[in-house]
Amino acid sequence: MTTDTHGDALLEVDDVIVDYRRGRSTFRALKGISMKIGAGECVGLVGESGSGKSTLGKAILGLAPVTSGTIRFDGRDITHAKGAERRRLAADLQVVFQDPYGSLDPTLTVGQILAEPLTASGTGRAEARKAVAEMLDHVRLPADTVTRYPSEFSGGQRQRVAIARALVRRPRLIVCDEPVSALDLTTQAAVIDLFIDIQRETGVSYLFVSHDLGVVRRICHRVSVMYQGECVESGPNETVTRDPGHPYTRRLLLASPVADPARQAERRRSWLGLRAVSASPVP
Ligand SMILES: Nc1ncnc2c1ncn2[C@@H]1O[C@H](COP(=O)(O)OP(=O)(O)OP(=O)(O)O)[C@@H](O)[C@H]1O
Repeated sequence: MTTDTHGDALLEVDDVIVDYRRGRSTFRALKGISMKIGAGECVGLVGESGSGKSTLGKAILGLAPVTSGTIRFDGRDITHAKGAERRRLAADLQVVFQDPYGSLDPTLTVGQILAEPLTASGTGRAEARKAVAEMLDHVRLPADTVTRYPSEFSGGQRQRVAIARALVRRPRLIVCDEPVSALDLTTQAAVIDLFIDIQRETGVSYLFVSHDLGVVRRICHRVSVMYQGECVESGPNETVTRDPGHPYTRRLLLASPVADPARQAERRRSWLGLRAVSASPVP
């Protein structure tokens, strides 16, 4: 299934299949996925554990083996980009991972962590220092953060550092792979607001991977739903997260927590009704 964007797509994924080797056999993790992300757009990718969300993110980043299909970035075929071509792409295409504890080198200061992608790509030290200060400001961290180490920060603050690191080369697309899943609910809300503000300020696009429909509802313009390596539904946020057409998406929606107890009770009633009428497996 294909999702449509208005205007030209920044990222275009066309009928992508990914097979992983498992001993002597192969496992098809993506079974022909197509999607588009426009400039300044946030597209959510939801689905239960193992549905293939991270694999699609990895395929875009060149970290998963693409058996067939095409991935285009700004019109260029990047499906099998490697080496120098992949390194050049890093200026435009970045990633924020789920684990704010494991994704930052504990032996470096935050200043060193943020400056490294710049100096490695030839930026002078003074210019890199200026860019680092600007990025810390973008992610609402104080200037003295540069001299401190990741271990001195909370999970939410570390995720802000990871976001600053992804932003420092001014990318056009960030693959956000469950970037708030490891955070408590209040911190999640603050980090999601930060993602929204950054998009408004910079026009960056996001592929926002999450198992939580409630999270993508808050931030995404459009949403694709994955189930067992396939995209079973995609469309505008409002439609997919509030009035889904596919039974699997309805299950995801009913499983995502809501703050209002009356709405939760209403959902529970409708969940029981849905279970009564859909005894067959999904989809
Ligand atoms: N390197 C690998 N080798 C073999 N199988 C893999 C590999 N990586 C992922 N898989 C399998 O591919 C399927 C999709 O995994 P993937 O991590 O993309 O799912 P996901 O939807 O992101 O799940 P989660 O939300 O738990 O991260 C799973 O069945 C997983 O076990």
